[in-house]
Amino acid sequence: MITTITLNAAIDQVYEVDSLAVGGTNRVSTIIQEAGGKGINVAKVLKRSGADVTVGGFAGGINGERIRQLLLKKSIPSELIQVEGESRVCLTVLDSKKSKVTELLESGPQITKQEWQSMLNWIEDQSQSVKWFALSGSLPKGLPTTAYAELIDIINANGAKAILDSSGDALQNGIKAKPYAIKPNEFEIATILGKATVNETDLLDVGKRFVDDGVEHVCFSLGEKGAIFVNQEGYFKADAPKVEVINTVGSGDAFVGGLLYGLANGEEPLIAYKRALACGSVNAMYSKIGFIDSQQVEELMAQITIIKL
Ligand SMILES: Nc1ncnc2c1ncn2[C@@H]1O[C@H](COP(=O)(O)OP(=O)(O)OP(=O)(O)O)[C@@H](O)[C@H]1O
Ligand SMILES: O=P(O)(O)OC[C@@]1(O)O[C@H](CO)[C@@H](O)[C@@H]1O
Repeated sequence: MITTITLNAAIDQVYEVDSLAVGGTNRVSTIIQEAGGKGINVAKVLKRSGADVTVGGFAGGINGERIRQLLLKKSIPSELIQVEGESRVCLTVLDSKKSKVTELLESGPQITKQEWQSMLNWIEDQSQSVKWFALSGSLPKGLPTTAYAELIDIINANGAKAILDSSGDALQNGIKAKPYAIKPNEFEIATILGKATVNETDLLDVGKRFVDDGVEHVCFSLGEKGAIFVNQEGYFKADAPKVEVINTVGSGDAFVGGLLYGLANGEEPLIAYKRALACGSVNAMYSKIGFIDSQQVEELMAQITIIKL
């Protein structure tokens, strides 16, 4: 059993337009509406991989109700804590002609101290029986930047394992609590290091530092360039498989879903890493966010070579 946490759940709306005219009138040719936010996307990928997964986090208002309905439609059990505020809508606009993706992300509800306490109590309860957690996405207003660190402390104390995928101070503070794995992208790691960009040496150095500090798997996702992995055995690198890209939004979440599926099912780390890459790349082949086809994942896994650096 795996639980994914989305503190800032969303209705993910994808609009496909022929050619996006900023400042003009745009007719939408295709609409996709799904439950989203990073942890929910991880759950969708896990569900499609055949895992037993539950969704946790916060949801409120009419949008919160819709998120619950959309999860129900996918037969994904949710235990989202009801909050006073309104959950957000995140809009992705796909420009078919230019193959460009534009994202408009609302900031989400304000979480009260009481609501946060309910989450801490719920995690304490869950991590008595669930052994694997994904903690993903931005923090809604009202939560301290130590929010993920607090959750990881509870999960670790109960002998469970957490994979953290966030950004900024929430990620930096979360890492200090020693999650089992992390998945920053280049931009997220550059922000932590206070640099505009990062090169391979930066990634290897900071990855080694995180592993020495107690993170078991440091997974840097590098978009179409693939990924770099650092663990106690050393440094590993793999190119992403070449695919026909439609929408890369959610590829990071699919990567986390693949990684979590592999590790939770006892796969060797290098196999789980291949699964993570393949899930990320399959997600990029579809308009839907957080979508994979298991057979395509297996096919892409067979094409991936991981080299030890
Ligand atoms: N253009 C692409 N072609 C092939 N594979 C891709 C492409 N973009 C992403 N991927 C796959 O998805 C994985 C994760 O992508 P990426 O590093 O962009 O995640 P991310 O920045 O966290 O994404 P998001 O925040 O939108 O979910 C990559 O490691 C790769 O395997
Ligand atoms: O604001 P966050 O939580 O960082 O990101 C939210 C989001 O862009 O991430 C997912 C794609 O990774 C989408 O489902 C969602 O809209």
